[in-house]
Amino acid sequence: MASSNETAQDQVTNGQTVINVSRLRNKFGTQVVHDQLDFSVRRGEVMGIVGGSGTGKSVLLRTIIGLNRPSSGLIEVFGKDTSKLSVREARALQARWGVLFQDGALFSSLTVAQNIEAPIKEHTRLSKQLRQELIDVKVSMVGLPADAANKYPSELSGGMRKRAGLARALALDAEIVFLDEPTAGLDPIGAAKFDELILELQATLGLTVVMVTHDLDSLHAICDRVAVLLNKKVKVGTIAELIQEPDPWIDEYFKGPRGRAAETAKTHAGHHIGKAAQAGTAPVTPAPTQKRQEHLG
Ligand SMILES: Nc1ncnc2c1ncn2[C@@H]1O[C@H](COP(=O)(O)OP(=O)(O)OP(=O)(O)O)[C@@H](O)[C@H]1O
Repeated sequence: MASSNETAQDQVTNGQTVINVSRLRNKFGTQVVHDQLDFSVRRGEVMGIVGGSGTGKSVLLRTIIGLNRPSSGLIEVFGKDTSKLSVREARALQARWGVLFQDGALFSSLTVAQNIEAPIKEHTRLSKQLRQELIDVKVSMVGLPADAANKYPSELSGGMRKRAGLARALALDAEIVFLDEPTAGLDPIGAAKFDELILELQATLGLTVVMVTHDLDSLHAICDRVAVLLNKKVKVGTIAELIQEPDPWIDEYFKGPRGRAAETAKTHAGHHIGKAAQAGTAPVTPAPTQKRQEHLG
């Protein structure tokens, strides 16, 4: 029988699974946060992660990217068992993903350009001039004005800081981006614009996006599937599938007043994104997937 490693590798080759989490257990002292949790993410999808406070959303992200060592279980990214990597292999894998955490996303003592340059310097031997060119591309890609590059994080608005953090997360042409509450602290318009940016980048670059969020509008506007952390495990599906689940938390979350309002607003989000593309302000994108068209209304 093929090892689980080979199986995941085959799936990646087939364009299927880029992250595979099996039988994950996370325990802090006597507190069990995840118990025999299974979770997988497909290439090119936007996966939302939701759940009540303390259900382990951030711990799940941190475990996948190797910042938290699980008590037991298997984590495979791009078909590689992350617990069995040499230092060199781990660094090579890390260069294939980017992370935007809610806080601490940027070094406050560095300019935006220096923040973006940090991972490029760490992982490549590009010349100063090429690094500068890459920085310029990334700044423009996330919709920041060119002069933002020389500013310090404290000189930017919250929305601009998120964009700068995203530019740094994508500095190395990441294939997966992990976002921890990316729209937290943004006003509704700023949050919708950030969602739009994520969707544009996902479509243009073929990014896989894994996003912890409490923002129901974001879930409806950009997520292909949603993972709900419940009772130390996870339920994954489209929102339409999840609301069929006989679970009181899911019911309250998606069918409560805020959930219903977000569902109504999704038509607006689609209109907004469609307009950006029509006006030529969005990057050239491949045809959206069927699922995404459904999201766009
Ligand atoms: N390093 C750690 N040591 C001990 N306990 C931890 C550690 N990291 C997380 N926890 C605990 O694990 C649980 C899950 O934490 P986590 O931050 O993942 O929750 P969350 O679902 O992201 O919550 P929120 O929505 O409130 O941010 C919490 O009870 C937290 O206190």
